[in-house]
Amino acid sequence: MAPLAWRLAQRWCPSSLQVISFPVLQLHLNRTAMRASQKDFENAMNQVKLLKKDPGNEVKLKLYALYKQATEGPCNMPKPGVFDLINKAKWGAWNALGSLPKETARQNYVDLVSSLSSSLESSSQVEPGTDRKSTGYETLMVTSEDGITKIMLNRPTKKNALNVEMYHEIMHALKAASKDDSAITVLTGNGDYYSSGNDLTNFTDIPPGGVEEKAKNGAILLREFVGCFIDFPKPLIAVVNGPAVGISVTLLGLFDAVYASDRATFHTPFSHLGQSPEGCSSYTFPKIMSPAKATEMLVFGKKLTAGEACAQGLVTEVFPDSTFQKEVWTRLKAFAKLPPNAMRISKEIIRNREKEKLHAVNAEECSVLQGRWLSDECMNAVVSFLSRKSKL
Ligand SMILES: CCCCCCCCCCC/C=C/C(=O)SCCNC(=O)CCNC(=O)[C@H](O)C(C)(C)COP(=O)(O)OP(=O)(O)OC[C@H]1O[C@@H](n2cnc3c(N)ncnc32)[C@H](O)[C@@H]1OP(=O)(O)O
Repeated sequence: MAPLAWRLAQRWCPSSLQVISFPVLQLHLNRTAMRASQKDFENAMNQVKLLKKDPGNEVKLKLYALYKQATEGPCNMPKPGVFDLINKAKWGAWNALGSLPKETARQNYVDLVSSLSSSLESSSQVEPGTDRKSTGYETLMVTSEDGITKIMLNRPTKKNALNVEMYHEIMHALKAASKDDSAITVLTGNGDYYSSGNDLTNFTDIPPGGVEEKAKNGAILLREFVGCFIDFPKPLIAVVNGPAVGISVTLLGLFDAVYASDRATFHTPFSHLGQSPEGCSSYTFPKIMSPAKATEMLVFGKKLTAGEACAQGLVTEVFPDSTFQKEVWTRLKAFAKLPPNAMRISKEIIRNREKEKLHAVNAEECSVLQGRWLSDECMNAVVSFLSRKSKL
C-alpha cells in the first residue's frame, strides 16, 4: 500500500502537475508549523493547483527545484541512476540551485508562480474552500458542491434541446465528473423544461458528403454519447425539473435514480418523427415497465405524467413543483455524504453484468436510427417542425 501522503497527493493534485504534487502536499500537511512570512509561499502553491494549463516540464522542474530549496535547502541527495530519467531531471534542477538561500528560493518561487498566473489562464472561478464552478461550457452549467457535481443543461430558450455541441459538452462533463472528488453526479435542466430532446436543427447542416455522411456521423456521435451514460461509474441522478422529450427520456433508464417535479412529463414521439428508440430504451423500458407499457411510449408516443412514469418505475419519486428543488437537493446532499467508494462499488454490482448487453443494444439502436434518418418519414417530420406547421 502506498503511503497515505502519497495517496492523498495523487488525489488532490492535478495530474498535469504531478512532478510537483508531492512537495505541495507536504507543505499542506506542515501548514500549521509555518511562520506567517510563508503565507505568500503557501498562497503561491495553491495558485499552482489552480492553473488550468500545463506550464510545461521545464517550468514544473523549476517550481520543484525552488520548492525543495525553499523547504529543505541545498540538494544533498545522491544523483539518481542514468535510466531514472524523471528523478534525474528533478535532481538536476534542484542541484543547479547550489547554495541559494532558502528565503531567496521561496521568493523566486512566489515570483515564478505570479508570472505564470498572469501568463497562463487560471481557473479563477475555483476559490479554495468554496464551491467549484466550471465555465468554458457553452451549453451547460457545471458546478461541484457538497460532494455533488451538477450538470445543468443550459439552453432554456430552446427548451434545453441538445445540439451537437451539447452532446459533446455533456460527454466531456461526464468524463470530468467520473474523475472528480464528488460522490454523486446530477443531470438537470435550466428553465421550465428538463429537455426537449434532440435539437431538430441538427438535421439541417448537411456536409459535402450529403445526408448519408450526416447520418453516419450522427450515429457515431450518438453511440459514443449513450456509451458515456452506460459506463458512468458513480451514482447518476436525474433531477427532472420539467417536461422531458425524446433522448432526454430514454436515457433515464440508464440513471440510478430519477426525481421528478409533478410538472414534468415524459414523451418519446419517435414514430411521429419517423425515428426509432435510442438510449438503450428498447431494452431498458420493457424491463422497467413491461413490454406493453414500453410499446405505448416508444411506439405509440404516449406521453406520461410524472405520476404515471413513477407508477411505471421510470421515475423514482415525484415531488410537488413548489417544493421540488428544496426537497430533492436536501435528499441529494444527504446521499452525497455516504462513503463514495461503497456507493460506486454497489452501483457496479447492480449495473455491471448488464453493461455488455447495453453496449450491444446501443450499437444496434444507432445503426437502425442511421437508416431512419434517411427515411422520408423522418425528413418530413423534421421539415414540418422546422417550418412550424406542427408541434408535438
Ligand atoms: C442526421 C442527424 C445527426 C444528428 C446528430 C446526433 C443526434 C442524435 C439524435 C438522438 C435521437 C434523439 C431523438 C429525440 O430526442 S426525438 C425528440 C426531438 N424533440 C422534439 O421533437 C421536440 C420538438 N419541440 C417541440 O415539439 C416544442 O418545441 C416543445 C413541445 C418542446 C415546446 O413547445 P413550446 O410551444 O412550449 O415552445 P416552442 O416550440 O416555442 O420552443 C421554444 C424554442 O425552442 C425551440 N425548440 C424546442 N425544442 C426544440 C428541439 N427539439 N429542436 C430544436 N428547437 C427546439 C423552438 O424551436 C423555439 O425556438 P424559437 O423561439 O427560435 O422559435
